[in-house]
Parts: sequence; C-alpha cells; structure tokens
Amino acid sequence: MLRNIHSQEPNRLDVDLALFGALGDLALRKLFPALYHLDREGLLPSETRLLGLARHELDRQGFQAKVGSALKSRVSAEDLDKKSQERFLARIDYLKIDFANPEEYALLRDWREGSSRPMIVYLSVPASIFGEICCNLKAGDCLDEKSRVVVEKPIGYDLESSCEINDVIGDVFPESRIYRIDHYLGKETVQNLIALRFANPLFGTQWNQNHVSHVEITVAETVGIEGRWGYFDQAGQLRDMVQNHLLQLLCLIAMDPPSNLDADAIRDEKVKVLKALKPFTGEAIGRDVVRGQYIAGTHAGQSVPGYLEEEGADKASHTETFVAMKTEVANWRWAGVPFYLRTGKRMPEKLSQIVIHFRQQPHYIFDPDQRSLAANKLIIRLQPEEGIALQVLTKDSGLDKGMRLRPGPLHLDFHSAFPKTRIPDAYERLLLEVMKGQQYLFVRRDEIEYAWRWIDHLIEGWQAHELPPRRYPAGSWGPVASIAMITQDGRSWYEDY
Ligand SMILES: NC(=O)C1=CN([C@@H]2O[C@H](COP(=O)(O)OP(=O)(O)OC[C@H]3O[C@@H](n4cnc5c(N)ncnc54)[C@H](OP(=O)(O)O)[C@@H]3O)[C@@H](O)[C@H]2O)C=CC1
Ligand SMILES: O=C1O[C@H](COP(=O)(O)O)[C@@H](O)[C@H](O)[C@H]1O
Repeated sequence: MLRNIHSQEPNRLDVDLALFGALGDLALRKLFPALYHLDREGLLPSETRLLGLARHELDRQGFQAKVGSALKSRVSAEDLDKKSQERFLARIDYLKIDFANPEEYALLRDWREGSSRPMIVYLSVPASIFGEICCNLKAGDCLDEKSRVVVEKPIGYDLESSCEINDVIGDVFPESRIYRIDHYLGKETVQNLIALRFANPLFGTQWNQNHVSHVEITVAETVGIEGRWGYFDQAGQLRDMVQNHLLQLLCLIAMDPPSNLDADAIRDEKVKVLKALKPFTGEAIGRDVVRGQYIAGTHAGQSVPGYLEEEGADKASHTETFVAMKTEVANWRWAGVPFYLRTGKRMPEKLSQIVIHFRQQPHYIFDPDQRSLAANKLIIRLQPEEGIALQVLTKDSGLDKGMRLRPGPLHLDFHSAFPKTRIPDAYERLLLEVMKGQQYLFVRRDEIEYAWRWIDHLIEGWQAHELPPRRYPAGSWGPVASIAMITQDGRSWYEDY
C-alpha cells in the first residue's frame, strides 16, 4: 500500500507496544527514552499502551521506577518535566515471562484482552531467540492480522543463519509487517541524504562517474567494547558495522532515484546497489581491505586497555575492531569510482561522515601549485554536529593575492540553521514509523541477504589468506596500512570540516 510519507501531520495511531527484553541495555538506554520524547511531543495518542516483558520478578511500579531512573540518566533535565514523565510512566505495564515457555504467553493474551489496537512486538533480545518468540506468540494466540514485529540487528551471523532467522519470522509475520531495524536509517542526517540527492537538481546531474572521482564513508567510534566482549568477539567490526550501517549508507549514496518515496521503490533501488557491489577476489583482499585491532592507548587523555585486555577477553582473539576497504559499485553510474569505507572502535573522535569528491575541471587555468586544491567536495556530516558543507574555491581576497584560490565551505550546520529544533534520536523516528505502519526506513529481507552474501565472500577471502588484524593504538585513526591503502591511489582520508 502506498502511504503518505510526505505529510507533516503524523498518521496518529493507537497501538499496544509489547517490548521483549525490556530490562536490557537497548530498551532502557534507547527505546524508553525515545518513547518518552514521542509522548512529550504529543506524538503518542492517549490510548497507546506500552508493555515491558522480561524474566525478572518485578511489579508494575518496580518496572516504572526502573524506566524512570533510565529516563533520568538518558534525557536532558530540560526535557524531563514532571508532568510529561508521570503521563508517560502511567502508560507502562510490566509482565514477567520466560520467553522460552509457550504457556506463559497467556499472560500477554490476557493483557491484550478487549484491545482492538494493533500490537507491535518489539524484540529487543538476541537474534537467536527471535524465532522462538515469534512461534510462541503464534502458538499462544497473541497475534492478529494487524500485529507487527520489530527486530533488531544483527540478523544472524552470516547468510545461512540470517536466512534461518528470517524464515522463522516469515512463517509468523508477512514481510509487510516485519520491521528490521538499522538504526542508522533513523538518523535525521541519513534521511537527509534522500532529500539532498533527489530534491536538488544541482546534485542530480553530477551524481555519477562522469563527475565524481571517489567517495569516502567514515564511521569512527571512540567507544571500545563496553562489556560486550561475548557478542562482539563473535561478530567483529565487519559484521557489527559494515554489513548493516555502512552498506546502508553506501546504498543511499549510490542508488538510482526511486520512482517515488514508497518503501519498496526505495528498497528496490538499494538492492540493485548491493547486487552490483564488486566482490573481493584474489589479491584484492590483501590490497584493498585492511583489518585492525586496537592495542592499549589513550582516550580523552586517559589510558585505555587494548582489545585483548578488555574484560572477558580471549587473549588469542583475531577479531577485528577496525576495517577499511576500497570497493566499487559495478554499474553504469559508478564504474571506476572507488568507494573507500572505514570504521573502527577506539578512534580519536566520534565521527560519521560521507565525503563526495568531485572530479577536477577538464582544463585548469590557475596557479599550477594549487592544482591539487581545484576540486569540489561535498561533506555530509551525520554525527556529531550534523550538517552539510560544500567545499568550493573562491579567489583569495587582498590586493597582493593575484588570482590565488582559496577553498572554503558553503556550510549548512543543522543546529545553527534550525536552532529551535531538537534533532531527534534515531529510535524516536523509527518507533514513530512503526506505529504509523511505514516501512521505508526499515530493511527488507533481500537487502539483508545480499549484504550478507557480499560480507560472507569477503570473510571467506580473509580466512583463505589467513589475514590477521593489524595493530593500532587506541586513540589513533587505525592501522597505518589503512592510510597507505588510500595514499597509494594519490588520495587521503578527509579529516577537516
Ligand atoms: N545495546 C545496543 O546498543 C544495541 C543492541 N542491538 C540489538 O538489540 C538486541 C538487544 O540488545 P541488548 O539490549 O544490548 O541486550 P541485553 O542482553 O542487554 O538485553 C536482552 C534482554 O533480553 C532478555 N532475555 C534474553 N533471553 C530471555 C529469555 N529467554 N526470557 C526472558 N528474557 C530474556 C535479557 O534478560 P536477562 O537480563 O535476564 O538476561 C535482557 O534483559 C540484540 O538483538 C542486540 O543485538 C542492536 C544495536 C545496538
Ligand atoms: O549497531 C551498533 O551501533 C553502534 C554505533 O551506533 P551510533 O549510533 O552510536 O553511531 C556501535 O557502537 C555498536 O557496536 C553496534 O552494534
């Protein structure tokens, strides 16, 4: 169904939201604060009810108190007023159930008794139990033809496990009611990529291999493993960040214009990009991909341990905490344009940024010493300090400067441009879209599977070539080899803004 995503007026819809894993990190740190903000901004209709489900003995008040203290630590004092908080907490119920026990789902059915609102089931639990919960919901007669399910990333560990999980979820819910989260798609600036590319004719005509020389995507994190060794060491940065977030960003940059803003029109175009990603073969694995693992270093002036010294670490782990790669989208629009991707933990600053480097003029008439400056760049800052800057060249001012060129940005900083507008957290946007029943910010099954196909192939190559990660000190921009990878092409990672 084509839904109206253009409207400023949200399609307000009462729902019952059942959140599995309600005492977990994601639920308390992100989901309840996001729901609070929606409520405070008047976006949760008064009938909407929220239910936390977990296996700990707690009553309703006890759970509300936990959510209340999560709000205190996650929501700014300015946004946390007593009236909004009380109204929000009053919507919240709690059920203790063991998700593995089908009998206990009767409690959820009873909670729903008499409600005609659609139920949204949010699975904020490990993917290994998504299937079991879906089957128990069905067996326990908790669902109807309006129920939707939201599942967190990562879906599986590789193509095979991802297909298994998707099969079980798909036995219970049709694709049109499955919402697979990639929280990067909920970030305001990521959505802005669609507006930037498809609303501005200026870029529409330039967005191809005739005009773009190369593209950089950097997602640098300052955090380390944060007590998640068990999960992270199985995954590594390639599965944790590239398979989902970085490939989604690449798709939004590289895709052809969708014919409209309908979810499937956008997702069809993203799938075409994933299918066109060039596989890494033979020597390209060693040449165009760099794996890294951080050793002890510093963060914010403090010493921090290396990956192998983190709590719970297996000292012989070869899991990568950093990846840089050069890839290509092998189609008419992008043939020959390198896409350089890099992402890592324990880097010097948190920075998610896309840089589009445009080609130089065919004939250059200025000072030969300045030739390397003479190209435009479009810098899209996703976080922090969200904004867009177009690096242009002007004449340096002053009587003694002759026709010297000066690069400078035409800069749109979202915080100063829209000072009264709070930039919402990604989960606010995503939760709102699920409640409205709109899927355009969620990932379709085939997107996930094409992404896994490409990643699996890369991992097989790593394994075949026995490529251990290269070391980099915490607080640095990754292994020296990641800098060499781009400099050997006569380029460098863009670090100014
Ligand atoms: N945390 C994050 O920032 C992110 C998380 N995700 C994804 O979100 C999901 C949740 O992650 P996160 O919150 O970090 O994980 P947590 O381990 O913190 O939370 C999972 C919750 O599920 C509960 N649970 C697990 N099994 C059962 C069961 N059989 N019966 C009842 N309760 C159960 C756990 O209960 P108990 O406490 O008793 O073990 C826990 O409260 C995962 O899929 C993760 O990959 C994705 C992106 C970021
Ligand atoms: O999905 C994940 O994302 C976070 C980074 O998210 P951000 O919104 O803070 O950029 C990452 O730290 C985590 O390892 C990964 O699972």
